[in-house]
Amino acid sequence: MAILHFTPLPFLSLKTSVNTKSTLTSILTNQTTRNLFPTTNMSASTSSSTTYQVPEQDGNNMDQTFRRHTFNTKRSGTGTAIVWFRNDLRVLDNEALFKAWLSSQTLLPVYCVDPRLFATTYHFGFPKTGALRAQFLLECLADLRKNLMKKGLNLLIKHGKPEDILPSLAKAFGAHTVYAQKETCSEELKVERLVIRGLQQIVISPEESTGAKVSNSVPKLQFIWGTTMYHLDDLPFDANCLPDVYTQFRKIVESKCTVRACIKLPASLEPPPLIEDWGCLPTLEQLGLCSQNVSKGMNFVGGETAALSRVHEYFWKKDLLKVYKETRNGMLGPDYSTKFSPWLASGSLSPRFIYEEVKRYENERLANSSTYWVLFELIWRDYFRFLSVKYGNSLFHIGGPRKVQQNWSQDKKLFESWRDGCTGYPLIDANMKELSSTGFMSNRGRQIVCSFLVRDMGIDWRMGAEWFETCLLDYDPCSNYGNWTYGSGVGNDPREDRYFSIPKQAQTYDPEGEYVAYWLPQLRKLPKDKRNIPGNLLYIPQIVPLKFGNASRHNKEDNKPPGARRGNDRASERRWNRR
Ligand SMILES: Cc1cc2nc3c(=O)[nH]c(=O)nc-3n(C[C@H](O)[C@H](O)[C@H](O)COP(=O)(O)OP(=O)(O)OC[C@H]3O[C@@H](n4cnc5c(N)ncnc54)[C@H](O)[C@@H]3O)c2cc1C
Ligand SMILES: Nc1ncnc2c1ncn2[C@@H]1O[C@H](COP(=O)(O)OP(=O)(O)OP(=O)(O)O)[C@@H](O)[C@H]1O
Repeated sequence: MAILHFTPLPFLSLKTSVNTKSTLTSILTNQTTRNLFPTTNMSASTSSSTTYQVPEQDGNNMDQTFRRHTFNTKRSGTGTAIVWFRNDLRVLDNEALFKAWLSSQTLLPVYCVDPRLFATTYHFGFPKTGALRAQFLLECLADLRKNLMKKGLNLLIKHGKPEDILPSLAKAFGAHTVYAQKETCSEELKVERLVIRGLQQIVISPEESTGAKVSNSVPKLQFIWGTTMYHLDDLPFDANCLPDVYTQFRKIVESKCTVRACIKLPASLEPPPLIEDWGCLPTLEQLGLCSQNVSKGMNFVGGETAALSRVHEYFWKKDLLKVYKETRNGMLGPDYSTKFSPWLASGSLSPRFIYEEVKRYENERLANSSTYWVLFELIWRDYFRFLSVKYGNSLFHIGGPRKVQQNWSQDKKLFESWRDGCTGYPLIDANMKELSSTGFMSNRGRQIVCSFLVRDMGIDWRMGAEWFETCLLDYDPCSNYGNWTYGSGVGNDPREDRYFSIPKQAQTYDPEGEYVAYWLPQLRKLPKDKRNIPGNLLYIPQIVPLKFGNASRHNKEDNKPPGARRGNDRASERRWNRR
């Protein structure tokens, strides 16, 4: 593995103590009742200083949603069970939590702050988790703790590796089982193996066991599938036989599978185990990161409460679901698409809950191609997760699942100009600045900057993927590396050849230059039709020529990736009409 040394961005290297979000203060002091929604400017105008909080309002009215997902059932278990929270930081529709509760008399919820998550990316040594995602994660954990407390429990926060922490907790509490959500990529699988090995070395005597054991026992690790909308076990084929073409996969699951109902929990999960110190959340500084203020663009609030609030806001309050398909290719502001992805990636939002809400909306308001399209996109998310089961580590390899032989450049100067948003192409620069300033970029933007990096610059796609891994709030190994392998032509579907012409994209998706002027305010003074093509005198010089020149009529872009050509998928449109 070659580690290249890159010039760090200021926000990754400087320790700042000012301008930190007010949410952070309470996290640092480990308060669980916090005002997650500080006053921000949420004007609908797109002046360059507008900050959008996502969701707009606090989630205090979410109790009703939780109540709808509550039912009372008898607990049949014995002794103590542990639930090891990973990327499933929620209470609603959490099967691992439910099964752990059901199988025990006392339930211990644990989160391990694993130092490996805050180390560096595999090849290029970027921060494995950037400050904004780390902050989002801390907010998710604080909110999870709060929601567990509402059910009579708490969340034990431990600092260290799960393979060290879980066996010793199992021993100390005489736990019979550790329940956890199953992951699919090799870094997580390695941790799973180490935890299993650690547990196998523990022996719990009948005296230590809090259950009715009469002989020595070894605690088990029980995995629960929980990341996707369609359950792995419900697929009508083995994951190793997953179709290589998305449409084939989608058609099969839509016709042969049903989405399981959300798991309901009783109102109380008491009693909690006797623990004096439930542990503190770390500060960003303790994680080796500098706090970063979001002063423009979208400021996402972490946690299940905020996630449910965003679903409520997007579907019910703003009634945006009915126009999703027409707006989803936008780039500016919070409302052109759902923005569910950061909560889905941390598991603070369940895709099955979204499915149920779409169905409720279709019953109570209307069903159209837009309401269907959100599910269509969630099936892409499922597909990338299942692909990671089929293709394993090849998803991360330079040649991708198809083992494509190609020469890639690792030119440091070119890469850094892309990373820092200094390429001389406003559309690229604006998107890259949005990413590093907020941890988010639209799907449209991601496709364009990916195409530019790999097709126009010829840079090793893994450099782009690892930079996304650092920055994205919604980073998910399967969706990220899956989309990058697709976008760079090494994905499993050989039919795709994607080139996004920047002039054409700008003309179609930012015709008035509002998006680029928002992120590059110096362009606002230019006439609208010049903002995306300012020329060398009015903007920084272009670092490379475009592969197919600057003509906006170039049409290669129409070799579209997940999310682009799909808007014209007539067959799918007919399909929802028939439902
Ligand atoms: C190069 C590249 C890297 C990406 N990396 C990630 C990533 O790390 N994590 C991530 O969640 N998404 C990733 N995506 C997919 C997509 O860009 C984001 O899911 C989407 O922009 C999130 O915004 P949204 O929630 O408003 O999406 P919406 O348009 O509202 O879609 C609803 C949901 O569908 C799912 N979805 C939509 N498009 C895709 C897609 N192409 N692939 C997988 N799921 C999709 C997401 O869960 C999303 O939240 C990547 C796309 C590209 C081109
Ligand atoms: N969750 C994850 N996030 C990011 N990258 C991951 C994740 N899980 C696995 N990877 C990547 O998978 C790759 C594994 O590397 P590699 O394939 O060289 O593994 P290996 O264990 O040495 O085995 P082999 O060469 O036999 O496949 C690395 O690039 C690693 O970063």
